Amino acid sequence: MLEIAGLSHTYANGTKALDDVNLSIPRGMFGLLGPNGAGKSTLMRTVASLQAPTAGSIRFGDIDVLAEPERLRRTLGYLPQDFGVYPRVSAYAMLDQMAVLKGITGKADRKAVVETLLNQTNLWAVRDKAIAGFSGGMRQRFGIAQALIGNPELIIVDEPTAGLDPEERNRFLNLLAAIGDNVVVILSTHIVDDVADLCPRMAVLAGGRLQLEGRPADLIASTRGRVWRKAINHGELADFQDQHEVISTRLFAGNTIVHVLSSERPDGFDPVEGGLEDVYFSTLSTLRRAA
Ligand SMILES: Nc1ncnc2c1ncn2[C@@H]1O[C@H](COP(=O)(O)OP(=O)(O)OP(=O)(O)O)[C@@H](O)[C@H]1O
Repeated sequence: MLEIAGLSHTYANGTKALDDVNLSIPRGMFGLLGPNGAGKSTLMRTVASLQAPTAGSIRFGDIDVLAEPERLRRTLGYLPQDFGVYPRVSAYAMLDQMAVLKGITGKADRKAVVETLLNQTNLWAVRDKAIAGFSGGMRQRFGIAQALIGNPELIIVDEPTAGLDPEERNRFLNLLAAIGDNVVVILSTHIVDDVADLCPRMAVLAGGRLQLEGRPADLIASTRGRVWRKAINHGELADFQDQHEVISTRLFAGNTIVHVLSSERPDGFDPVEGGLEDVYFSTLSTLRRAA
């Protein structure tokens, strides 16, 4: 169990990226959803002990993460949003090197770990190729391979599917799903479908604050009977936004489909079986109106 209590962080330039975040994350896949600038990466880096918060505490099992970062790092697998530099060395050599850094010093042990991970992430065929030449999807799978070295009990993946094509995204999500229920996996993302597809528990972070937390199915149930849709001309949108609580708009076959939140059926609207997108966008829209 990961326990985050009263976590706040203000950067040197005065940006308050986290504002009193309290969160308990059990074993299994946990989705942390939020728009750009919500504070997700700040939270992930702080939990990964890569930066210190202004206030608050983090515990993972019996580890006090802020006081004992080395203990945490021994059991952490982290896939950052961006590695920055991709080396010209082969995937095999790089994983081997990283396994040494994780303390797997026996040659035979390391060979077994590296080969298993390359197979598991479907990179065996390209193991001798330089990572610098990998596609986005291959890089992310390599990212998971390195995060899994040493059987971590806490795995953090920060916006892993951004920029992947649908086939690679699917492959990647299947890889995450196979990690298992015995470890805590935090998937930070702004892609609602990633959470809907994978996570039995989730939270929404926006403006540095936790806005919502629970099981996707329960959160979806809470909007039941309150989401309505209508196809309109794009020119009518401003009027609709004045008259209704519009939670999302999307284009379909050239029409604009609006979803609105209302306890009663508005004139000319059809009911929608709400989904996680409606939950997420209604949370963000409520916040925007309050701002
Ligand atoms: N090193 C920094 N110095 C100052 N402000 C920062 C720094 N890093 C992040 N921020 C600011 O803190 C806020 C939260 O950023 P963060 O990267 O944690 O959000 P995010 O949810 O991960 O967003 P994104 O999806 O865009 O990565 C933003 O306003 C961002 O501009």
